[in-house]
Amino acid sequence: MPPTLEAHRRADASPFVDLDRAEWSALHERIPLPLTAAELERLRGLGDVIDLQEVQDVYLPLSRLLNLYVTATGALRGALNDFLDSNEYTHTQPGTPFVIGVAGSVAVGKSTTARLLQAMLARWPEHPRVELVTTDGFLLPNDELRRRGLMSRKGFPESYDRRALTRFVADVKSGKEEVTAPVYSHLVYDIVPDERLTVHRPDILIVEGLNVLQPALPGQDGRTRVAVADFFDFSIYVDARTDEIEKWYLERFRKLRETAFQDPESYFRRYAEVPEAEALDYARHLWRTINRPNLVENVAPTRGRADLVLRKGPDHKVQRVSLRKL
Ligand SMILES: Nc1ncnc2c1ncn2[C@@H]1O[C@H](COP(=O)(O)OP(=O)(O)O)[C@@H](O)[C@H]1O
Ligand SMILES: CC(C)(COP(=O)(O)O)[C@@H](O)C(=O)NCCC(=O)O
Repeated sequence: MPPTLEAHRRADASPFVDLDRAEWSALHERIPLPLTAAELERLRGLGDVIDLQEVQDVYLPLSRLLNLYVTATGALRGALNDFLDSNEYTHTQPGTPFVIGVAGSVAVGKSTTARLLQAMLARWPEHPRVELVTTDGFLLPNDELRRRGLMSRKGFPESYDRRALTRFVADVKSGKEEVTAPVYSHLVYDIVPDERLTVHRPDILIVEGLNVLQPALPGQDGRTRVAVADFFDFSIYVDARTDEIEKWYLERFRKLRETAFQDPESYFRRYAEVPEAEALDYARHLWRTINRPNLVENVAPTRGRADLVLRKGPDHKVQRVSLRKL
């Protein structure tokens, strides 16, 4: 069979459209760019080391795609309201925030992707108010993790208050005026007591975290429950080879050792003081005993549930994009 026909047949057999980097980035040419070159440059001011070419080639088409989904959802809501308005017993519903989930391994670049999307999406006139919540706020406090013997399972599904996380997103999707979430500090490696983050009915809410695509576990009564992903309007999985992600994890640990770990309040203060090789051995230990097993057992198996998969190669460059067919 000629190679193109074979490729078409393979594409037909999958619920995803697979695009390589060149095919995906070609899409940016037709996009009415809502960003000036100066604004694009300012996005670098977020403190993330991200290549401007990468922003243009990969994240700009992604922000346009999301913009299409948000506006199409608005149109669907209009149709729903026409339907609800068609008799005297029902009434129209105001819109709720469009919720985007961002999943993937520790250190794959979820936070960077989510912050970048937040900044880019806020520049589209249809949805200027974009808020971002990370699921680490819903980790159980360290005291509780210790009580349950879960201190070396941080990031595993059972280390979160999943009910509170699902309730939070359900409240946002119910159209509540004001919804609050707890806050986690990477510095002290624990939940910050008495601090809350408040979300005021944004146009878009981005929910970023390792386990956001996990299906719900059955409750103690054996009944199925709803999960946070049941309230997503769109979801993204950031993917890369496990060996590559380990390198990024170690590299981040090395950089943090020279910066945040120097803070006397840092949970990892000790690793700013020991020789670099010893600190990196400890980081490797954390990766191999916590983050890699969690990736393999819990996070990677949820990839097929996403609407879009960004597959990164070396240096965080996106090589392939898979988009769920409609
Ligand atoms: N697109 C990117 N280009 C370059 N570096 C990146 C990119 N995305 C993430 N990184 C770097 O990789 C590391 C992990 O990214 P981060 O967003 O903190 O991951 P996560 O939130 O998944 O743990 C960080 O050091 C970050 O600066
Ligand atoms: C806080 C995390 C569980 C990530 O949580 P998330 O924001 O994805 O909910 C993770 O960054 C972490 O701290 N893992 C524990 C092992 C380690 O220190 O790397």
